[in-house]
Amino acid sequence: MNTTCKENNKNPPKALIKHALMASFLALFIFSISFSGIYLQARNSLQNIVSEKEAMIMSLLQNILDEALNTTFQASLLLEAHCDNQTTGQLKRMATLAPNIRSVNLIQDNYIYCSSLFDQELSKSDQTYFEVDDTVFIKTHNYFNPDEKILFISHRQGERYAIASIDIQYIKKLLNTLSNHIPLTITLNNRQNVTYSTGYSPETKGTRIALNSDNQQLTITSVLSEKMYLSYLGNSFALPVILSCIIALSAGIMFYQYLNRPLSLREALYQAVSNDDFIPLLQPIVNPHGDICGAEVLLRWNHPKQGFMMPDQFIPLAETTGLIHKMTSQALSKVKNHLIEHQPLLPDGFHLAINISPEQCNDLTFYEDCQHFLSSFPNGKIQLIIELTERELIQSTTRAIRLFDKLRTLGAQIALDDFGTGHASLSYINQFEIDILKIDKSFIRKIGSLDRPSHIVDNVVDLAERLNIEIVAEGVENLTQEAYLKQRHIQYFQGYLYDKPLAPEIFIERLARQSRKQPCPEGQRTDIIV
Ligand SMILES: Nc1nc2c(ncn2[C@@H]2O[C@H](COP(=O)(O)O[C@H]3[C@@H](O)[C@H](n4cnc5c(=O)[nH]c(N)nc54)O[C@@H]3COP(=O)(O)O)[C@@H](O)[C@H]2O)c(=O)[nH]1
Repeated sequence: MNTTCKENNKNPPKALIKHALMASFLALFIFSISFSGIYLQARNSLQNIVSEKEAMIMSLLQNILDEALNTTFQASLLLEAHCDNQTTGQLKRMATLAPNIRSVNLIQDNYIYCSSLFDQELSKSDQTYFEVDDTVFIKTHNYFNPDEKILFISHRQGERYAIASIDIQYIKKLLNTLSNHIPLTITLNNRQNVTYSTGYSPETKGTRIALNSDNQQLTITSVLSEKMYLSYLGNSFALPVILSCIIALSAGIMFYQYLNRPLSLREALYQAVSNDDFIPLLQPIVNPHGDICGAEVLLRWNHPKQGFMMPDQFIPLAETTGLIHKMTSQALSKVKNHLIEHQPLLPDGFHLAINISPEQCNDLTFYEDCQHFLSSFPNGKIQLIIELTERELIQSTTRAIRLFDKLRTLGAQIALDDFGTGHASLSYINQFEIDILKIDKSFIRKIGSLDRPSHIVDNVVDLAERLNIEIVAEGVENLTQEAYLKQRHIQYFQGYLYDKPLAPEIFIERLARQSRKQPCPEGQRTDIIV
């Protein structure tokens, strides 16, 4: 017991690790929920900002285009006139008055013949050759400025055109100023689909936000990538992210503290049952030759903080809370799993004794548990023994008698535990059909002593013989006791002389050793596990 407790204190108990994991999971869960909310909010916010910027740029561009269209319309009125000083003067005036226009030109047969940039009529040459593409289009014009792209707006009248040019540098500056690092593309929706973008390559993947002008001449597009969303989140939503981190962490810590709060024994017991924290130890029952022919199931509570706890510390509470039903059921199931795996090691008719409390005598689900247990083994492999303790008064109700009858039909036997310690020993024998008497260790301890040595043992043996009831002597601790009991032809022995209650794995090892017919070395007859 002590050894096991010490080991438990050395390592962080499993429960603490489990609680830490649960608390971390909660913190992570809260953080992911709140972070997702913040992230969605950041996405919406960035998308709104981009839409607003697009609308603003669209409106400014539309103004520039309207102004240029208006200018070309006015210039088209000069298309019939000669390109003389008066015409060029008017063209210059138009270009000067419209702030975004750089030049106004008149074109016939794809040649510029009159321009606000020159005073006289221009003759046809390579430099004056100009093909009009659409109403709005971009071109590199080798005559005016060979290195720069220029946005042109045209107005057609018959075979002639009036065109106005807008420096694209101006639009670029406008975009750079307004977009504020949000990459934007302006597309002219003519057949060439000329694209002008700022800051990113058009194939960037992400959310596409596009705005078309009313006359479908322009589209402004922005593609927002995941990286942009995250950097916007980092810049504009850092505080909410930090706060959600703090909240999640605090919730995790609080939950951890709640899980590790000092529990009342009752709360701890409820938790232990739901965590299945009970370990059924098996104490060997031997025959007069010292061979293991059975075992008694004795529960230990593997308490997360206090280590192994003995039955007297929790069985009474388990009885008053009713948890004893579930605990017995869990114990039977665990023992079944251990024994089933090592069936060949079990001698036929292996005695498996399980303690039940008085309240379980009215519980028919206990019958179902026993039925399930026995059905897992071949017929006759296990002799199930139900131990009724004499310490508490068992009511001989019809329900209890029905339960015992049903158990007996399964082949189970009824043993009277702690025989002689209570007040009802004889009346129990009278009321219930008892198959086995367990002589209490307090009487066995007296064997060989001077103080009323073994009279009670002798009387119990006589009584059992007369009633044809088998006897288990419990609490056999030394060879004097064993020799005396053997002399009295007692059938079964249980006590520290043979082994203490053992962890099921160790009990199986003992059985394996016995099946190899290797008797236990003298010094190893008992084990530290209780
Ligand atoms: N309803 C349930 N009651 C249960 C269950 N498991 C245990 N119990 C009850 O607790 C009582 C005490 O059990 P435990 O502390 O495990 O003590 C047992 C043995 O360890 C001890 N023993 C066995 N041999 C010796 C020995 O040589 N010397 C010595 N000093 N003690 C010894 O005796 C107890 C065995 O008890 P018994 O049942 O009377 O055979 C226990 O009595 C149960 O009533 C449970 O699952 N349900």
